[in-house]
Amino acid sequence: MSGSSASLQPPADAVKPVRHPDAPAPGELLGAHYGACFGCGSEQPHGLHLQARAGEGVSITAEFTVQPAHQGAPGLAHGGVLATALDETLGSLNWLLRTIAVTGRLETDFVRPVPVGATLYLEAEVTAVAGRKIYSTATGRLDGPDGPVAVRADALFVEVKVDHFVEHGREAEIKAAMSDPDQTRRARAFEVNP
Ligand SMILES: CCCCCCCCCCCCCC(=O)SCCNC(=O)CCNC(=O)[C@H](O)C(C)(C)COP(=O)(O)OP(=O)(O)OC[C@H]1O[C@@H](n2cnc3c(N)ncnc32)[C@H](O)[C@@H]1OP(=O)(O)O
Repeated sequence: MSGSSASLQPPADAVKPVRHPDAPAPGELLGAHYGACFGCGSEQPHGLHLQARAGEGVSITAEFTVQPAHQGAPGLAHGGVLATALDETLGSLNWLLRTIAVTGRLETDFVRPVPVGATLYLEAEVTAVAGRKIYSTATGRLDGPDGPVAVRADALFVEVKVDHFVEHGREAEIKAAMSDPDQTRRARAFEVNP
């Protein structure tokens, strides 16, 4: 594992994460939490279209195939795009806790170059919870779920209220998302309990 900074070490009073009783069953696809999300939404032509699946406990697996629009160097994925894939996968974990949370800190190791056309096999889990702070870790592998690690990350998500989005998001998008007729998607975007 990478040597993450002190602020990503859970404090002594941290507890193990508890999977919400209504969390999707292991193996179930989560679907996009927001159609326009750059990480998982289907309405972003150049987005990652990342597909996350619930795992056992508080864990997630996800896949993302690098497209030509995701290049940094010729034929290789941009590091920021790979960080997005990790961030999105880690963010999906919060749905298993039924907690609304945003990324406070994301520390990423880029271990191997990731070519265009490659599929990144991601897995992530919550390792600890301390009050509003959710500690989690993720890896992205090449050539299959057991292939070599290409990227990894440790993160701290901070629980927020719905007001976080209402106060800071642009009004037009907030209004549209709030009135999304897809109840589950709306709940994933804005509510703890659908
Ligand atoms: C249901 C699911 C819903 C999903 C909704 C859709 C979104 C998800 C989609 C997924 C998309 C992908 C995900 C995305 O892209 S999420 C988008 C990217 N992230 C953001 O935009 C977040 C921007 N930041 C903030 O809004 C605030 O800074 C937050 C809310 C994070 C904290 O400000 P707030 O005023 O509220 O709290 P606080 O400052 O008292 O801090 C509280 C505690 O946390 C600790 N701390 C804070 N920051 C850091 C740090 N950097 N390193 C280490 N520690 C940090 C802090 O020391 C304190 O600890 P303690 O003193 O208590 O011990």
